[in-house]
Amino acid sequence: MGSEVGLKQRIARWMEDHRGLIVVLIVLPLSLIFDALMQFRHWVFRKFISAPEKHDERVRAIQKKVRKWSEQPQKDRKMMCTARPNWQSLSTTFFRKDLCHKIAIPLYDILELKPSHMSIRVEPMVSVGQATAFLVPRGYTLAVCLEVAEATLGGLAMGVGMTTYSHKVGLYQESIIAYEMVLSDGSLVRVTRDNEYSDLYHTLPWSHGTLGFLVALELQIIKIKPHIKMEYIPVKGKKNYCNMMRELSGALDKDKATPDYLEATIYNKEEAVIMVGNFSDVPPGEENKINHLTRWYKPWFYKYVERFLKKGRDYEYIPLGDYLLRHNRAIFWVVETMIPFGNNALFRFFFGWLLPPKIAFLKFTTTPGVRAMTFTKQVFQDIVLPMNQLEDQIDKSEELFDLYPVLVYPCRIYDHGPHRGQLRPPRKDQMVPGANYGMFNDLGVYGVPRPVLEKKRFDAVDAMRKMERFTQEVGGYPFLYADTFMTREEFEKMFDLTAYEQVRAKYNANGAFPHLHDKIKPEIDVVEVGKQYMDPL
Ligand SMILES: Cc1cc2nc3c(=O)[nH]c(=O)nc-3n(C[C@H](O)[C@H](O)[C@H](O)COP(=O)(O)OP(=O)(O)OC[C@H]3O[C@@H](n4cnc5c(N)ncnc54)[C@H](O)[C@@H]3O)c2cc1C
Ligand SMILES: NC(=O)C1=CN([C@@H]2O[C@H](COP(=O)(O)OP(=O)(O)OC[C@H]3O[C@@H](n4cnc5c(N)ncnc54)[C@H](OP(=O)(O)O)[C@@H]3O)[C@@H](O)[C@H]2O)C=CC1
Ligand SMILES: CC(C)=CCC[C@@H](C)[C@H]1CC[C@@]2(C)C3=C(CC[C@]12C)[C@@]1(C)CC[C@H](O)C(C)(C)[C@@H]1CC3
Repeated sequence: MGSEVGLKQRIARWMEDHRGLIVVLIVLPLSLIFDALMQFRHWVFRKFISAPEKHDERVRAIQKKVRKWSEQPQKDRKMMCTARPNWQSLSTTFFRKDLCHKIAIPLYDILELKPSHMSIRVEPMVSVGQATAFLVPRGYTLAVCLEVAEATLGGLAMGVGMTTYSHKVGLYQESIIAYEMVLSDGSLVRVTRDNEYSDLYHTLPWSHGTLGFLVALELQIIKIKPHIKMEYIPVKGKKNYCNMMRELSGALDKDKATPDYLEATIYNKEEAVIMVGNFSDVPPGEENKINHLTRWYKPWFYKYVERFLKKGRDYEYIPLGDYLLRHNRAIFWVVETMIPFGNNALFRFFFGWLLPPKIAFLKFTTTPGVRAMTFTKQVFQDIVLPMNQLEDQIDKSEELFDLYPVLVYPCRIYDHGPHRGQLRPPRKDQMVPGANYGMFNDLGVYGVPRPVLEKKRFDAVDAMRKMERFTQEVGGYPFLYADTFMTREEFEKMFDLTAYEQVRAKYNANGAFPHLHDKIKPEIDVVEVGKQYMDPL
């Protein structure tokens, strides 16, 4: 018995030490086959099933299913969720869809481009990749177009989205002109900021499908130029790079002209590279400064950017498609934890085209053991925090996780008035002077905390709960696709559920859809699993 446990541990240790090799020899080839099958499936759908003109008919079929559900006796009814399999979604939690009544939302089409309104009407399952491939050749992009091609426009609308353009327009929800929703009684409503459903308009973001089914949405688009002139600014000293981010994002002065795209990657407490991108044409004679940085043999983007810390300030022109997908090949810096030698030049040259593994494939193959291991030994968090406390965020992240790089995207958070949505109006000291928004930022923490790397004891639950406490105290919010560890009381202290509860009662969502907290909390007993994996292997 003892030797069996010893053997198991030795195998586990061996696999951990050689995980790069295992990923390259097994995971990547399988992911490639998986991707080819998905692409074929996609092609079949596009060729034979795609039919924007059938939108109304498809929505009527969904309404019929919901009506049928609502006519069942209450005691026989399970609460509803979409039938999209969990492994296809981007959340790290595995919500128990098997306990729900699943309603298929087979809506994958782009419905209408409206250049005169600078908007696009889409069905909810359209992916960011699909929308970008459609819009960019026509000279547009989504106002908030995040870098993860696999995310769906509907999933982002019911959750939360942000990107490096958000310091200009705010979260993804601010770029939504209208939601078309099927409510729990099967009725179809069009929801806008100012119509009779404005209460729904403000509570649908961050609701995670707990108020109704989304069947279409109209989104704001922006005009583009084919290239981004990207300036890389290395900055030494925490105070200096924090100040520069506040200044560049317009956090100090609402009338200051801001760059089109802005982000910072922090490599250690005292060193960061700030990236300032502007739509641009390439001036004659500067063609040699064009960088197609998503090509398979090119260095991973964050590694490439790190070089500017030594090289000094520089600029180049990046084709827009490459810019939007700059973090794709290394999934920000997540792939490094799977393939530590993945950025080696030889590896890139011969195998770079195998990257990145499909997120859906990684989720598809996540066994309960892997799930428990990743959530206790890795961190995947995006947290919206006030930018006037950027220094404290970095200190807190280092104190709890000691993990770099850390990502910073600035983002406006608008004051829509008290108790309108799940986010509270920013506090007075967080507001940009004279504006109706505060400047916040996404703090992206992805990877393996240093204690785990050094094979020391690490209490993931305790660290995350401390991070949540800090977030609540400064008036921030974690993205709810990631694991959260708050109790219902703590959750309600962080998010303002006043309007959400009213809307749930008014539109009969209680009993029809799970409560937000039940939908996003981890599906496993975090404390128990946490204890089990706290010690190094
Ligand atoms: C009509 C229809 C019905 C469908 N039905 C189903 C179904 O029932 N069930 C199901 O599971 N799936 C279904 N799908 C497939 C589902 O939509 C795909 O899984 C999803 O669309 C994958 O996106 P993609 O292949 O377009 O993305 P990708 O292959 O990632 O992207 C497509 C193209 O866009 C480019 N691109 C991607 N992202 C960006 C970016 N950010 N910037 C610039 N360029 C970018 C890529 O380089 C690529 O050329 C359906 C699809 C359609 C069209
Ligand atoms: N930079 C960014 O902005 C990033 C954001 N994210 C997050 O990823 C998620 C998006 O990923 P994606 O895989 O596309 O979405 P998901 O499938 O994860 O959906 C997100 C939530 O929206 C609900 N939802 C999806 N479609 C509908 C619909 N038609 N009607 C009602 N509810 C719906 C889902 O409910 P159900 O469980 O019932 O399907 C789920 O709770 C968001 O939560 C977003 O915050 C992730 C990465 C980056
Ligand atoms: C605001 C911004 C820039 C957001 C970017 C978020 C990405 C880095 C996140 C979104 C989904 C995400 C958490 C994911 C993962 C990595 C980080 C991702 C890609 C992975 C692939 C890590 C490995 C995990 O076992 C698992 C497969 C569950 C997840 C899936 C989602």
